[in-house]
Amino acid sequence: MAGKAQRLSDEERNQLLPNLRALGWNELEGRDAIFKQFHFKDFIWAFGFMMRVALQAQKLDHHPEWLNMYSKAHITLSTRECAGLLEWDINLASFIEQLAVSMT
Ligand SMILES: C[C@H](O)[C@H](O)[C@H]1CNC2=NC(N)=NC(=O)C2=N1
Repeated sequence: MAGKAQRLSDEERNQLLPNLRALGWNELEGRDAIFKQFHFKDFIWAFGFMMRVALQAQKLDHHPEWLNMYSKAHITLSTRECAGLLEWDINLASFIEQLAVSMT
């Protein structure tokens, strides 16, 4: 990852999180991370989605925590390095949203 790891400021949170909340991303309790469940037509759609997210994650050098069960993908975003939400998480969430819109 390029740049210095810095957690989002309160101001940035108040600006960015409501948008993500409106899209179905929720903050986890007891952990500074966001979470969303995606549901696809079947396994191959879910895995195709994950494959594309994986390529972008590698490009950004920022990786999701996720779980796949057949047609579902559950995704948690946080930055391990600083145990919290960073701009990188928001960027990855935006990419995931744009992709999911075209695949769900
Ligand atoms: C060495 C490498 O840059 C780090 O391990 C990166 C890779 N991807 C990462 N992804 C996430 N979500 N958090 C990190 O702290 C992180 N660190």
